[in-house]
Amino acid sequence: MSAEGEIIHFDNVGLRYGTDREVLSDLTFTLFAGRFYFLTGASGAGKTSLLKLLYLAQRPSRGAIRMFGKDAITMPRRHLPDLRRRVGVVFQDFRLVPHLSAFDNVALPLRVAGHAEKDIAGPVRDILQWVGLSERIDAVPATLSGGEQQRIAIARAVIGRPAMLVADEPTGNVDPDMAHKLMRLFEMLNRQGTTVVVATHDLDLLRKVPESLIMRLDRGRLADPTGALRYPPRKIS
Ligand SMILES: Nc1ncnc2c1ncn2[C@@H]1O[C@H](COP(=O)(O)OP(=O)(O)OP(=O)(O)O)[C@@H](O)[C@H]1O
Repeated sequence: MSAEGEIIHFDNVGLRYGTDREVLSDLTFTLFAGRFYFLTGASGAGKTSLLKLLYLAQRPSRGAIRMFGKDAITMPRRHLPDLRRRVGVVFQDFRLVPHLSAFDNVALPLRVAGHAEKDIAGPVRDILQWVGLSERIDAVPATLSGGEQQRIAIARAVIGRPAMLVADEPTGNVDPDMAHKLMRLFEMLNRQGTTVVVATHDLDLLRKVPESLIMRLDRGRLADPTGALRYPPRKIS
């Protein structure tokens, strides 16, 4: 049984790649619906690895993961796409399709999910307007700036109205002004009810979302066993 408002629960999860040492160990925490989480930690602490577990691109080596009330480890593989569709992902390197326009990149998840073309154009135009890119609707990624590509990636991640948005260093390639704007976009989404998880090693970013909860990884372990800490008042070292 999942607790009320719970989206994901990790119970004593560990991850190793191949036969190497564990890169994530003893992770026990719960993420709740509608919250805004930052995942911090030094380079190599395991942030990307933990995000991969959250969007089910990676299976843990041990432990249990409950997602949207379902056991994500033991469930038949054919059911995984249903769970994955409920999570939008913004990758560190965007992963836009190079030969597709901004419009077609954002439309992709709807087309893959089998939506009719007549139901696609409206939402795609709306979301491109929301991220401030109406004017670049026909542009291919190579002709867009890093910040513009990042916003296309965000639009694509949220077009299917996921319950949870996961973003890996979303401000890594943009200037402070754009970083601020991207955080405002994430906050707007969060206010509409989407649970947001942003991995970053930029501690200044944390201060931009005062309501956020902080999870800090230290060499693959949560730095505080309670998992999510409120910030402020707790200072992150
Ligand atoms: N596919 C892989 N195979 C083997 N080891 C990996 C793989 N991916 C990550 N690792 C290792 O796992 C550890 C955690 O890496 P991860 O990318 O999760 O950290 P991170 O906190 O996201 O780092 P960064 O901030 O530099 O992106 C590192 O020691 C890394 O070398």
